[in-house]
Amino acid sequence: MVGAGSAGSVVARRLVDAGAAVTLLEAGGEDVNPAIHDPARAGELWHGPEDWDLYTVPQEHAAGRRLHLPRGRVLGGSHALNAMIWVRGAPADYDGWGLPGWTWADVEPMFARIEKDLLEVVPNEPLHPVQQSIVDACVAAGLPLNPDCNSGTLDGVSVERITLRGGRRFNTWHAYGSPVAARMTVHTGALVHRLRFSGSRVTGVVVSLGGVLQELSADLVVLAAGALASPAILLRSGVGPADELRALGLDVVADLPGVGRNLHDHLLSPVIFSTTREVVPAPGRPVTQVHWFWRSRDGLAVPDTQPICFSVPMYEPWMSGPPTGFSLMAGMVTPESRGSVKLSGPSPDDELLIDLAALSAPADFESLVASVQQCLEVGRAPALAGEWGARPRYPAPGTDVREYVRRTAITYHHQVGTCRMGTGPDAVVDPRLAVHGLDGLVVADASVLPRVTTGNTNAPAVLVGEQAARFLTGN
Ligand SMILES: Cc1cc2nc3c(=O)[nH]c(=O)nc-3n(C[C@H](O)[C@H](O)[C@H](O)COP(=O)(O)OP(=O)(O)OC[C@H]3O[C@@H](n4cnc5c(N)ncnc54)[C@H](O)[C@@H]3O)c2cc1C
Repeated sequence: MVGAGSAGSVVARRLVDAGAAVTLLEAGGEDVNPAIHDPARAGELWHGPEDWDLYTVPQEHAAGRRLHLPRGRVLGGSHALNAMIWVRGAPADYDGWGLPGWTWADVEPMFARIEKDLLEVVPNEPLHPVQQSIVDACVAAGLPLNPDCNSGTLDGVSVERITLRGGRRFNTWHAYGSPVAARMTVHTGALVHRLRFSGSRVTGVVVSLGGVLQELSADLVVLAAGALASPAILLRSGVGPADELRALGLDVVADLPGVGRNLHDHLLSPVIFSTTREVVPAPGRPVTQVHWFWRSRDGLAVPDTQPICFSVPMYEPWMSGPPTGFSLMAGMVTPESRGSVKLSGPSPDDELLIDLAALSAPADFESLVASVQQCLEVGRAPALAGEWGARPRYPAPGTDVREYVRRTAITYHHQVGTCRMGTGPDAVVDPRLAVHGLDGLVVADASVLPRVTTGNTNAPAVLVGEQAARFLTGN
């Protein structure tokens, strides 16, 4: 097992339960940082030792900026850094993939089981008073109140569902991996460089363990290193677009043109309000508790926007303002833009070239612009403008919103698609998650999603973990 993140922890647990001898290799360390466990402190983890701290290449359609992409480098992976929000997605997402075993009818009962089995998914309550006012403002602006966005209907404003237990973060490492850690071999500080092969059969990995390069053997390798690292490991191993690999001096083991392609992500743009009434922080509570889904135009199969609401001003480094306030982060969740993950060289030390192609598709841009405008409108509702004295600080009145969106779009942290599941020429894994053309290799993480779901991607990543385990164990 490569990677102890959202999906990897699940696969490892299920394989241990099935009696397999599992070695779990995690590049990061133990999850000892208190900020991981305190839901109010997740923001402190960015740029720290538990963050891979990746950046995109300059984004042409987002004012040429390099976007920070935090990713978890610790037991628990990105589920140790994330906001813990649990969104299954829309039935049309899964049905739209057109893959056997992955329709909504297939996955809906699996989600229901996951949420009650080892993991715990609970409403993000009690609401901070400003979050309750945001709900009221949304309703006043004409949005329906949706009691549960995981019911199959996303539209409307909802209290988030989160993975929390006893007031502490409860991620898949805590729920699945840690309880059986003594029954497997867990290596932290284990950076996997590449796969080993005998012909087209994968026989193990080359891994740096405590700084020493070693070769480990395995009957089966499961890559669960996430949407940015899993394709990178494949490419370094000679699995990917043949011309691209040869140009880097790598021997081609399997010509799979889809590896590292089809990268896509959701995007946010901050809409930040100052208030005349102080927004007093609630210690121990998440700073985001409410989100909403909305269709910015007619004819869409699913909502194209999902703003997420914070009880703090989410200033970018170049912004300034009072320390209290709130943010309605406008969000675009139906990206048409497609980018890529490429190597700049054959070593894990060589920088990854990550191109989200952010806002390159006009529809993505229009959705995010519409979402910013709607967030501004919600902020004008009496529940916020009246009760809290809310005034937009970013974008300030008179700002060209279209230009603002290009200048401020940031990741929603939902990268997927780089080891796309399917059967066509660009597919990397088949619908049972086995890599095309190779034996003994499975990819089980968010990279396999052929098209991102409508909403946050942790729940789909956990689903991928459970599906992989089911395919491998037959249970
Ligand atoms: C800041 C942030 C906030 C987010 N908020 C939410 C949210 O609230 N709700 C939601 O649904 N989604 C959220 N997401 C997204 C969600 O967390 C991810 O989609 C999900 O965790 C992906 O799971 P994964 O198993 O694919 O990868 P990960 O959980 O990232 O796991 C990959 C693991 O592999 C390890 N690894 C990588 N390379 C190597 C290597 N070479 N050798 C060994 N190990 C390696 C990593 O260290 C990591 O532990 C957020 C993400 C971030 C970063």
